[in-house]
Amino acid sequence: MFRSINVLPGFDLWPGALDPEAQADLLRLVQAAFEAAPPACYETAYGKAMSVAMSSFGSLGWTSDKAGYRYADRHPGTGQPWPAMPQALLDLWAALADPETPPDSALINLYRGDARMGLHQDRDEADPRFPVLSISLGDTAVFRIGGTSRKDPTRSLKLSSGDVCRLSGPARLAFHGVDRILPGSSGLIPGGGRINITLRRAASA
Ligand SMILES: O=C(O)CCC(=O)C(=O)O
Ligand SMILES: [Fe+2]
Repeated sequence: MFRSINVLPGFDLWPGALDPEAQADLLRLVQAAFEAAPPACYETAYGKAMSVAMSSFGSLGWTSDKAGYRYADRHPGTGQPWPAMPQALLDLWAALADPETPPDSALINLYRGDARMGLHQDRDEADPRFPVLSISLGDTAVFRIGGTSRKDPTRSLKLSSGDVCRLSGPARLAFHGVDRILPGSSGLIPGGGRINITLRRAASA
């Protein structure tokens, strides 16, 4: 499980880190989270709704509205705390990201149809010394990653169900995004599509 490929300095990929059984277990946890904390396509400060629907596990969840991006301790629709962080995600983070400081946020991204995510940096966390650990489930994504300047050259790679990747060190603030999802590339998610979970330490430790 713990064999990685160093794709770029600070960007590591563990292909197939989660076996089919672990993927199905995680999908069930996500489905339960979606019941309690329904995924929503948030609006951005630019007034446009994102094509990716989002929810979260953990004490903090990433949200967005006209006022901008932020971490919130409650689901904006239900007003309830986010579903608890599953033990399997805590264990994965301890093994591949940081054995000492647990993650306090797991953003769940749901890509259906032609949902995509534009090139961006993850910079709403208090301390970028903690990595971002990303898990892919369901249909394959065409993922793009470049450098810390928007103008830097980018490369693209496919992320398949069960793959885990990590942005840390020199790649922690690298621009990245998802160009598209390859429909029908996995049978894991009923109705198709892709789920991505990003584990983070959002508050300072
Ligand atoms: O879906 C992905 O693979 C990337 C998600 C992402 O970049 C994010 O949630 O910040
Ligand atoms: Fe990101």
